[in-house]
Amino acid sequence: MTDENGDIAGSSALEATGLGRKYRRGWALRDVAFRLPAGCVCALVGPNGSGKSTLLSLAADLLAPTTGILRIFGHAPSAPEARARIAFVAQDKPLYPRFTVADTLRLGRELNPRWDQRAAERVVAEADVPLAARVGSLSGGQRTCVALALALGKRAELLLLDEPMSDQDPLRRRRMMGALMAEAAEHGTTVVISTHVLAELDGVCDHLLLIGDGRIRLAGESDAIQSAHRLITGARDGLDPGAGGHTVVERRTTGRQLTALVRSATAPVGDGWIVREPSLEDVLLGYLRSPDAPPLITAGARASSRDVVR
Ligand SMILES: Nc1ncnc2c1ncn2[C@@H]1O[C@H](COP(=O)(O)OP(=O)(O)OP(=O)(O)O)[C@@H](O)[C@H]1O
Repeated sequence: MTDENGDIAGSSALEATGLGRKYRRGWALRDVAFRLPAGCVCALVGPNGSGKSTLLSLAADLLAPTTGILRIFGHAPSAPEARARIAFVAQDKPLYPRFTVADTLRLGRELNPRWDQRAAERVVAEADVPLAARVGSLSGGQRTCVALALALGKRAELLLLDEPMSDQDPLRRRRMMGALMAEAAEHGTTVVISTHVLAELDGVCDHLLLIGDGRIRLAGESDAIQSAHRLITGARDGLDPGAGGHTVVERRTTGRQLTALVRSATAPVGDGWIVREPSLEDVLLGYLRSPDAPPLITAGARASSRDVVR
């Protein structure tokens, strides 16, 4: 079924138009517009204080927008149709400290009609968290695993995860990410995961959302974003990385050598450059180091303009 724009109805898990949120001290998000297709695993990246948690809290209906619209599978975040389909793991992971892990999962089962005990138990087993332990006696990383188990047990269609791996040791981080991605692939779950660990994104996230200072800077398919850039290196003197009319996202010099991240699917015009495709981490670091570089939103990540509200 398609709507008047020819979009497949319900194919966006998340869509924002003109979205803004102002706190007492100022805007945390401004003019945010993007769409995230259902079934994607999306990394939400940005410097501290850039608005990631605010965006996730808006999607989880813990905050109301100051401007604009956010839709979860076509519904307002407060609508029962949206609330039933999302699970949110917040940074502070609120859980009942007196409950055992088993009690916590039992509560999850009672509150969620689609509860998947096997998926929830798999997460706590993966993390070696004993079911009989009280939540209050667990380490921060173990509590995170219980919060993730609750989110996966809910069998939500959209998982919103706010830095879920930040307190996991490197081995457990890999195991938990693996378990999470396996669950998402098996059930077609859409995942939005905020993180500062850029090195772990390659091959894990098929979509990317980079926020800077409350605005979208990159949005779209990771492959498309990566292949739209080139990392070029050459002698510092006499070469201009923007000579071919390309947007230069970032340039750095080391001794006599110049390295630049340019937005181009082809090499810059001119001899003397070594050109290679950057990793996703190279691209993200380039944008993080250059807050004034122009934003890039791929065609697939553009919100439909009919809903724009300012
Ligand atoms: N409850 C609040 N009251 C006032 N200002 C807030 C509140 N929550 C967030 N902010 C401000 O909004 C901005 C965005 O904060 P947010 O927590 O969304 O950023 P973030 O990208 O998640 O940061 P981090 O990576 O540090 O978790 C910051 O300037 C922050 O100080």
